[in-house]
Amino acid sequence: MNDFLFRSMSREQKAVERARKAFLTGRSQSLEYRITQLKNLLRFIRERQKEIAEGLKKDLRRSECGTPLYETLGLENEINLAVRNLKEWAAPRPVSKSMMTISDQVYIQPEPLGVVLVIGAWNYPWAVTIGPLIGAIAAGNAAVIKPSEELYPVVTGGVTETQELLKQRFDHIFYTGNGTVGKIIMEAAAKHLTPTTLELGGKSPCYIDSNCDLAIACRRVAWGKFLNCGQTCIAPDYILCEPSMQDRVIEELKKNIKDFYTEDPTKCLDYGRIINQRHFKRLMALLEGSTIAVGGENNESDCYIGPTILRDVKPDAKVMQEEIFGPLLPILTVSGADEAIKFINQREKPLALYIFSSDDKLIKRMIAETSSGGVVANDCLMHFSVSSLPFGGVGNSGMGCYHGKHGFDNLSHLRGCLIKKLKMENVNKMRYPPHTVDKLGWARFFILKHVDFGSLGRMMLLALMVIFAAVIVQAPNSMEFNMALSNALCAFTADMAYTESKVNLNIPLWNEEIFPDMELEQQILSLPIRCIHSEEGCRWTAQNKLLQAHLSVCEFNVVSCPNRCSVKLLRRELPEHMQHDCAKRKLHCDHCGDEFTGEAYENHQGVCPEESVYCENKCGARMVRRVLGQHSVSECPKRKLPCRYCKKEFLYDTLQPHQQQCPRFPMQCPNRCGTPGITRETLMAHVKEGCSTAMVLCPFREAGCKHKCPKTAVGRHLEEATHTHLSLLSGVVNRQRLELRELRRAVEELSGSRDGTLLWKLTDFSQRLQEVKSRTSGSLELFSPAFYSHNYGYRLQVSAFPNGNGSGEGSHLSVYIRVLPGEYDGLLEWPFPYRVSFSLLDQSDPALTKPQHITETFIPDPTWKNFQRPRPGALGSVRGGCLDESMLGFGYPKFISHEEMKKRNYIRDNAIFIKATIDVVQKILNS
Ligand SMILES: NC(=O)c1ccc[n+]([C@@H]2O[C@H](COP(=O)([O-])OP(=O)(O)OC[C@H]3O[C@@H](n4cnc5c(N)ncnc54)[C@H](O)[C@@H]3O)[C@@H](O)[C@H]2O)c1
Ligand SMILES: CC(C)=CCC/C(C)=C/CC/C(C)=C/C=O
Repeated sequence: MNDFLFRSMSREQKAVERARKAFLTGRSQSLEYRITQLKNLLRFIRERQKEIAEGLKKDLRRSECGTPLYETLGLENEINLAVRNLKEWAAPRPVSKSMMTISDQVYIQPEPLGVVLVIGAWNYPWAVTIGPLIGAIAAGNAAVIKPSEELYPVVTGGVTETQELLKQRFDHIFYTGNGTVGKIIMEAAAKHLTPTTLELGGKSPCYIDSNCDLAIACRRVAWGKFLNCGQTCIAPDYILCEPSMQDRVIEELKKNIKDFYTEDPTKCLDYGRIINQRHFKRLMALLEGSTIAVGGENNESDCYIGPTILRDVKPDAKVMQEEIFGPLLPILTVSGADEAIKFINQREKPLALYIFSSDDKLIKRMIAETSSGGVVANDCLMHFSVSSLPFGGVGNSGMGCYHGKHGFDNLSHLRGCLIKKLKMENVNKMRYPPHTVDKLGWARFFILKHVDFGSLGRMMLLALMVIFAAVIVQAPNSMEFNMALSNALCAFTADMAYTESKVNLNIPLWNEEIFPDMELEQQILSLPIRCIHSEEGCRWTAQNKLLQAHLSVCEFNVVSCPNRCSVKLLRRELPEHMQHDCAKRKLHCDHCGDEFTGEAYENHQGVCPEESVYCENKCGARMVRRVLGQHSVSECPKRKLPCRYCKKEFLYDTLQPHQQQCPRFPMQCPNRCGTPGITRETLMAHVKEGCSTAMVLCPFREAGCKHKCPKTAVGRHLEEATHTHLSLLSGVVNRQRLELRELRRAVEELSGSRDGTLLWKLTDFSQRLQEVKSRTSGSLELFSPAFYSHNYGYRLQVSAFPNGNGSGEGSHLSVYIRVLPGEYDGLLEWPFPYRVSFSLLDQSDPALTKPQHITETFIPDPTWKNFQRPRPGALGSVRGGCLDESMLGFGYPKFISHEEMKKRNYIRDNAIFIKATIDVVQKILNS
């Protein structure tokens, strides 16, 4: 590939191209290489255990033990299994031969496919991504991995990137996720005829039979359903049971939910959360139309849905239309196992089927009469953890499988191999024209008779010899033919050498009887033959009867490892195997010198206390693993330590520089005031405000005290200067009173009218009247706001006595006007010269009746003291209550009687309106 072409490729194309290039170098084919890669993967998983668990805690609120228990321990087991058995899995697999192929090599050779694409899902992201990867590596493939974007959005990208990836050519696609995307994957795979494994989901039924221990059954169902908050591909989706059992099933499930997740699962570390709000909403919508028997609590902002059981659910309910994939458990009632089987078979084939029953016959019947990816009786989920079982779906729940050798086989091409010699034409003649009945007879024998090497006994050998003797008689007596037949016979004899099973006497022959012929037997046993392993390179030739003895030493014969490690191999490979590979071999660790079996040694590797290793903190130090722990905690310059002041973690060699700036570092006040607990970050504030030696101003500084002293001396100053402070404060009070008066005046000025008219509303009239009437003495004078006769004119004020005064006291409303000191008095003519009118307004509705206001007008008496120019400051004395004659108003003590006021609407809504008008045109000439 030229460099330019590579650079112009998309990220996805590059990844696939790199993997393919690596695959084509052939290095992934060597078993040693595969084992090293698997061991590296194992080390990675072990080393990153903590981060893996932390990630899932964030995403699914998985408890810390949940991830190792349900994901990574299984992966470790899968890797160990592959490492232990790889040689056997990858070896040629001899298959049964027919008489036609008796002297050929017939076997299956697993071979790598090429580049495998693994697409994972988010619910068990490690199990469903690394699990298939283990199979891919073991089978000698290169692989491109695409984990779910729910977990690693930045690193891997989402749908667009996956689809770009899918455009590339792969040799196998291993997809885990929902069926809708599964179809997209298959469509993309079809373009390149890429074989595809689809690990999908579905609604996995759970039948609880009336004949079973309900307490145990419900405990296992509750575990399998609510684990990972129900987001498990093989979680029981719904329960089928008889109507009479439903209440007990609910009670038992409820009990177990409480035992597992406490009364309040929101606080329980072992209870997870829904992956996101989209799925939260989807699940809440599924509840529609169903009856909640237990749970149902939820909180959208926390993606929380409590363990929930639904009762009497109907087959057409919303919750029964799709895979639930959440903590909702519907119960549907059926009349018994027959109806349950019918119910299951009417629906798509599920990924798992769970049957709880004590009746083995019923279990076997249900298995026989239904179909599902996997089936478990009397438990949930546990088939996933059995590496010898294939894990995968069927029909709508997927295709293909993995785990253990099944993953290896799924990601290998199982190549059929037949290796013949360009010899034995006399035997082969039967298939060449011209065809005859005789030849057909022989063909029938050779083709239809399969040789079961494992169960052939001496009797069979003898019988076959008889047949072959007949062939020899009929066939041309050539040396080649004799040799071929002899060798064919040797195959049987050799096989007998390691046959352990019982002799199978069911030998199919023509109708003729078999008579032992000792002489013929001797002849056959004396035939010269080659070793049955001549093809593989054994040069031995001798009489047939010596074959057994030879095979017991033949370098090419297949033997079982004497250590009983279960591996079978050529005798000549035995020393190498026993020295380097055998799981049960004895060997010594180079570092500690201890003796191990091969299997135990693999586990010992990487943990041997005497092995010399580099410090994991990358400080560069090297030491025996035994002292590594001590070094990491107390010597390593790159170890992490918390700062004793701010508690944040630092590398040991950056801790000191940090402490020179740490905001929580303890400091002393530069004034040496001795205050404890001052830190670098609080020092400035302390010196400015908190320090007892700092100079401060007297708290009465606002009142005018100028005293300044150390903070500690303030108390004494306050005691000594009480008089000074009091007189300063009384000055403040006086100043403020004057200011207040000024302000009030200014407000009145601004709010009063300046056109010679005052319209004054007196509210709460009846209360005010009542109040004065109930008094034994005194009267109540109310004052209007000040107003002006005209712009820059006389400043005036009206007052009213609701209960009258003077001659009107107790019977009348009295009204007066008063001239107040004004701003423009110096410019005006004196005495006050204008005609004044008072009106009490009739508040009747003018649309119904003509208002009859009460009006009185007078011309000011020029001799009246208050009509002379007022003295400045006169107002105060009036309001204060000491009558100053110059401030006496002029008006009507009997303006209107209380009786008269009731006759019309003078009082309305408990208020009266008094109007005063100054007739500036009608000026009274001062004579
Ligand atoms: N059989 C199993 O082993 C197994 C395991 C886990 C989950 N599941 C099933 O998976 C489902 C839940 O997972 P999910 O599908 O929500 O997971 P998901 O959303 O993580 O999708 C799965 C994968 O498909 C990819 N993808 C999504 N849309 C795509 C598109 N349009 N084109 C190409 N790729 C696309 C995603 O990037 C992801 O890697 C359930 O049905 C569950 O039963 C099955
Ligand atoms: C190891 C134990 C006790 C059980 C494993 C069962 C389990 C959690 C299976 C889930 C497997 C899985 C990847 C499901 C996919 O959704």
